[in-house]
Amino acid sequence: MDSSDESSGNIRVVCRFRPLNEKEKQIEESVCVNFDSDNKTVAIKSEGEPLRFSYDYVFPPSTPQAKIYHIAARPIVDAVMQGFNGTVFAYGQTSSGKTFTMTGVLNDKDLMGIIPRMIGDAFMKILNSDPHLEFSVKVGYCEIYMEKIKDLLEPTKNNLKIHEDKIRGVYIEDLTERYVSNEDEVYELMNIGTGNREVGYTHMNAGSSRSHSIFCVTLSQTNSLDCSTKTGKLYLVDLAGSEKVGKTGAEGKRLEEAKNINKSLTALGQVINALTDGKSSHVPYRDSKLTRVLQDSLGGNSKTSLIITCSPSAYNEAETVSTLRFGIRAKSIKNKAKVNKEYTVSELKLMLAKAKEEIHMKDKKIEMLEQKIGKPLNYEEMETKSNSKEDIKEESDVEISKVSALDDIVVELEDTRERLTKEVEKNMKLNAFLIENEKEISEIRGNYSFLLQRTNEAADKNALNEEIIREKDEQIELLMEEIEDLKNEMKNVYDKRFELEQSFCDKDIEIIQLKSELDVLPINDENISKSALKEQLEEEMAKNKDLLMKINEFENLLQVKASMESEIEVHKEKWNGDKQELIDELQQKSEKIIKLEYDLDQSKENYKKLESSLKKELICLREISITLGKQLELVSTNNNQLTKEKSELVIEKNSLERKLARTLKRAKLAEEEIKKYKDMKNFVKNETSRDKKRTKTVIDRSTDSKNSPPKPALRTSLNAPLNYNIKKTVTRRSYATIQMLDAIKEVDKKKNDMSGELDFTDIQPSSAGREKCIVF
Ligand SMILES: Nc1ncnc2c1ncn2[C@@H]1O[C@H](COP(=O)(O)OP(=O)(O)OP(=O)(O)O)[C@@H](O)[C@H]1O
Repeated sequence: MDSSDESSGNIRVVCRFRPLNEKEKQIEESVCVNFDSDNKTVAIKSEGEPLRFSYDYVFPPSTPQAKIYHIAARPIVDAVMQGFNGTVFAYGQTSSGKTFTMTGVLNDKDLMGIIPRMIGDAFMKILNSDPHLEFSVKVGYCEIYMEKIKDLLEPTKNNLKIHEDKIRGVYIEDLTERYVSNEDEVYELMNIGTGNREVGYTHMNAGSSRSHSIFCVTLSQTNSLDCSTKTGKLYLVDLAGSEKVGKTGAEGKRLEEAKNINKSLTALGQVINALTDGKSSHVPYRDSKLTRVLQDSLGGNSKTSLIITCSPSAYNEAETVSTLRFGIRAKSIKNKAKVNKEYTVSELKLMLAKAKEEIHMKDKKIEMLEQKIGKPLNYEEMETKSNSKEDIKEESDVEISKVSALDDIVVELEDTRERLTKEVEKNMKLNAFLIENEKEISEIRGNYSFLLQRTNEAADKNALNEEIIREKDEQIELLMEEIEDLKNEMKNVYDKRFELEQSFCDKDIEIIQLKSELDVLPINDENISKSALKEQLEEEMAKNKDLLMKINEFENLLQVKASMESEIEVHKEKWNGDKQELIDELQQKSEKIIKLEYDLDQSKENYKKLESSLKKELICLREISITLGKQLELVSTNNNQLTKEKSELVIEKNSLERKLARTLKRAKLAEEEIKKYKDMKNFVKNETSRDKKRTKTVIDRSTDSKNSPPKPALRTSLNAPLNYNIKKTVTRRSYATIQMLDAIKEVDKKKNDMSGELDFTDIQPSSAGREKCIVF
């Protein structure tokens, strides 16, 4: 592969601050950040030393959209045009400006965000590219909402699955992808998708994204000259914002969404931790849909830019610091991107030839190594050879015993290897168990932080409830006081009414008395006193009328007070009911807290147990790995020894084979000699019998001369007594034959006695015999 087809490097991280919004201006206008002139560092004002964070670029609030695009996203478009995968994603607190940065205002030259600018740039590059390059562009748009992937171009598909294969990497199965030929078509699809997104009102952002959105652009190019193709995939991700529910005022559905958002962002943080802490062997990509989709973008085959968005307001300082820390961690993620290329026939042929050459080289190397180690011994051959001669058999036996000893070692080594394999398997199982445990631990950690968050939330709510109860109590107290006042007032009114009634009665009696007095008065004074009395009576009656009115007034007042009292009673009852409800809720909450605390303790205990068992297993694993290492060393030493012995044996075997060949040659020669001697023996036998016949004739003839003295007997090697008379008839040839027969006998004897190494070169007709041969 061409070196320009591969590129490894860190994720590019830039940081953008938006201007203060209206709410922040109202709450606290102060800004908590300072920007360094190097455009790379931002400092958060704090009481002590300011906290400083450095990135590839830091954009202050006044930065226009175009600059953000040029620095953060344009290089990614270039890479995608070359066939690399690319990702740009925005991360930050809710309302920090992620959607503004990623999408902005479509069709507005100044305010449009990264996605429309990237699309515009890509089409511009396509138009200006070489004429032999043919491009196709398709787009897909989806969101991850409540852990489900919804197709934003076909929203009925709302639970898409994620798959992975060698060619496509990680991808969303069945995601609608539409071919597009210009920016306007893309904007249209963006508008359709954005219309199908989950967006809602929160106290922090009227148009808050409640899901993570992913805009996918696939850009394929075919070279019409050599038919090669390249495909670059671009992921443009607008993450949902992390939020403090206390600040956003999330309740009900919004609260559920916030929990899901925070959970998946925690999973994202854990993936980044695992990628950057340098000690995690497992990256928990599968813990959430978001991290699974972004698997290639984080630590994989992609060129990635991360834009962290922040608020400069002191009111959001804690969230800003948390976002800045996230960016710092993400900065050390290393990706390894490669061009997604399909090879031409000639390129494939070249690669095939190279591969073949490599295989050939490897075969040669294997052959050489085999020769070095030695090929397996051919026992059958050895046996047939050893059958012929016992001594060779003995040698073979020795060799076979050596081989069987080696075989034993081999068996032993095989056993050790098997054992080691089992150990390795066990090790792997333990590793898998460890990974599983780590997962469980991270889950427990997640649960733990979730429980903590829940506890804090419950505590906050409790404090709020207590405050409400206190307020209600105060109100009830006030009302009680009011009731008491009213009661006193009522008592006064009753007293007064009683007094009035009393005086009314008195007056009535007075009137009756006056009337009776009037009736009994003398006639002459009648006119004066009657009129005076009438006046008095009228006066009294008027007074009574006043009193009656007052009594009515009091009665009305009493009625009003009574209704007020009953109203107060109703309120009191209602408040008491509310109070009881609050107390019940409080009771439930505290029970829940106790349960949560209990669960938390259980989780902590489980975690501790797991940690200690893991530690033990780790120690055990370390010991096993040390033992394995030692055993491996032993095995390799044994193997070396075996190889050495094997090669020695091969050398020995070769020399033995040579010796055997030599010996067989000699044996053949000896057999030929023996045959020759046997022939000679027969010949000598025939000669001897002929000699005997001739001797008999001579003796027969000599017995005729009875006067001649007896001759001493001559003993031949055949033990035939020969007369001196026949001395002259024994020829030189026949004597040599006798010598030869002696030699044959000796050979026969030697053959029978033979136990050591047989060397037939020793068996020759005795030269001594020849020397002793009497010449007549
Ligand atoms: N750099 C900026 N300049 C001017 N206005 C901005 C900037 N960034 C954000 N805004 C405004 O702030 C508001 C919130 O921004 P936006 O919706 O992009 O936030 P967000 O991070 O996507 O929030 P959420 O996570 O809740 O979806 C919007 O009205 C947006 O126009």
